Amino acid sequence: MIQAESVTTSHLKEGGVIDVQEILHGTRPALLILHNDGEEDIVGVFADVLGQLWESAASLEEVNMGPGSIIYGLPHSLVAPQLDSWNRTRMLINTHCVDGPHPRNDALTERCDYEYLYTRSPFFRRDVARFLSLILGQISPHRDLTKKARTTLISTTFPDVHAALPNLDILSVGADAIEIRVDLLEEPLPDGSFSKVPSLKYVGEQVMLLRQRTELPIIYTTRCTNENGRFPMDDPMLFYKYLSRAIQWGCEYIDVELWLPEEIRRKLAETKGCSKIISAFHDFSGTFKWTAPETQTLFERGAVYGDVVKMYVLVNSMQENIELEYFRSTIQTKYPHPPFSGLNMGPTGQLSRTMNKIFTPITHPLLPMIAAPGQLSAAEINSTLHSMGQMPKLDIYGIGSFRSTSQAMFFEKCFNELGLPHQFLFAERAPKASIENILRRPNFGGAYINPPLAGASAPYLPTLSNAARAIGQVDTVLVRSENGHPTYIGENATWKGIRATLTRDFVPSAYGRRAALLLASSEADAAASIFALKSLGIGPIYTIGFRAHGSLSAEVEPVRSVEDVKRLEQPFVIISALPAEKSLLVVPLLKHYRVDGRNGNSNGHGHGHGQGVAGGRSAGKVFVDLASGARKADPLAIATSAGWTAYGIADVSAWTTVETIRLLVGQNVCYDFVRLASGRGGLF
Ligand SMILES: O=C1C[C@@](O)(C(=O)O)C[C@@H](O)[C@@H]1O
Repeated sequence: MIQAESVTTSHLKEGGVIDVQEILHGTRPALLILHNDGEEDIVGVFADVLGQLWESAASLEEVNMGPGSIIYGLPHSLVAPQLDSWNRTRMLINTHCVDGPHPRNDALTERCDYEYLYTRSPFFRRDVARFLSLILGQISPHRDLTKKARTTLISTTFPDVHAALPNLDILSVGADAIEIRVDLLEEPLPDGSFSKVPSLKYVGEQVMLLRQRTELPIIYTTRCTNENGRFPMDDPMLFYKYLSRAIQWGCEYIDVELWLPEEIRRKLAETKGCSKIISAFHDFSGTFKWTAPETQTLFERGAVYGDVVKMYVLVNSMQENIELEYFRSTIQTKYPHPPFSGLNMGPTGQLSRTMNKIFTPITHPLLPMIAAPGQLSAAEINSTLHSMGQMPKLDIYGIGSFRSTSQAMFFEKCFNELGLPHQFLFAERAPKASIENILRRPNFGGAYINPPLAGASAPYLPTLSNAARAIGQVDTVLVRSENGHPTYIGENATWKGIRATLTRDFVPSAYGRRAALLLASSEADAAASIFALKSLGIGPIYTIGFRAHGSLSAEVEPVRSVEDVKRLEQPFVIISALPAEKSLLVVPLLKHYRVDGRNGNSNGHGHGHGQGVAGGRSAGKVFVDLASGARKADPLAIATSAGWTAYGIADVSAWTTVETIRLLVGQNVCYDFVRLASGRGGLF
């Protein structure tokens, strides 16, 4: 098992550790997928994303007799009568195609663990991967976010999510999560008016739409009329109905108001699965007192079922900001968990919106309205932090052997969009000592290094993350202040970029104990890939072009001959780290291990029965080509037509850039924004 990181930076919490404890996903989840008649191809997609085989069953008895590792699909028409007497040995997921001919079967969904809503055109395979990864506990956005020193959420106020879609990537820059205000959704009625409470059908489709287009965790909020929302309060069970359905849809967070009866809050906590609860309390009376003894009791009540406790109150005087800060520090000293998000609303409370570090709600000029009085944008918060001396202006460097204007422009764009005071500088990497000299410059605030620096040769980097040490390469340098003196940390972001690419269309457990084939001219070129593959619990890694000797060499074996290739276990993933001029060497392997029965479209349906089996062997799935630069033919196109799900360097470097920006300036910039902003040529 790889303990990936152990680094503290100024953007992480004091003493915090990025311990990406990647789980060895040896076991295959046991699922039963329900589908409408004629829509069984969704079962094939689920199985493909899971890297498992699937079967269509005719009864629950048949399902019970089959091995757990096989994903079973059953049509609604067959399952409904038998479900109540079923022993529920598998996770039960109801699927519904929103643009298909069948009506939704709400009563059936209520008897299932989860409901997956999807559109056939367009179809978003990465949404299936995200949904499954979350509900199976194979990713934990909450765990990742609790490691960040500051987190924000963008609260969307659209009556219809469609209106958000064109600007979503820009709206989301700097946000760590996105809130859907379910109470503000306006479902049009046939008479031209809007329903007071949007139907579950409408809400489900809106959540689906949002998740298809964002990688940010979703916070699902049903704000009540008393707390500046529109959800009526006469029937608390209405909240239960809508919030429990959000759990079934795999929303990462549900916002549960503290006034709701304890019974409802408890039931939600008991059934929340991998979703997290934000316990919410708002007071608009203008008389709330942070110093009152009941205030601590409110926190304690919220903490019983909340993974985050949020207390937002309307204030009129500056004094209340000071009292809130005192409350914040005492309550988090007494109870470090769960994290406390505390704000004063209204213009006077804006200071507290910059002081709060947990899920600060932000707005954006492109949103139709602010969600609450006094809300600020990410840029406004950052500029205020800068003007209060909380965010010094830093020089962030790109250190490389070639000057990339597109990269410099991209960083500048992010800094502008986020209102960060920093500037981006490019430094040519020439003589030996030059990196150390750059580190010693007065406003040095961190750097990425491309091509990376061999870890062992950098004595001026006293701390290396576990990943940088194991990989033997530093591609990012972070600065931390220790007793008033700067100290430097060597990091590696590339492996994260590779891992994020691999898990875009497949869940982590799909890689567990499967074989991989890795081509490179040297071990150094392949090291980040080996680390990423091992973090996913991959089985043997076969190498072509090099032999592994370093700390990552366990279960890494060279392929020596064509005979070896024939004998090899079918690789689930092939990664080529060969340079552009050699990258076509992978083509015969892609063809040899071609994926029978797939149409090669990673977003497509049409997978046949038993898909995933090629001549009794499990089929290869993923190809990643890390080469950049011109070449005679495109291995990605060849791989795709041979049935592989293929990714190129543009994908990997966009994910790596996401990670680099997180590490360097502590801000979240989504993959889609990076791709959008970097244009067709890419950044690297
Ligand atoms: O709870 C909150 C906080 C908020 O009310 C604010 O003050 O920014 C905005 C709401 O959308 C969100 O649900």
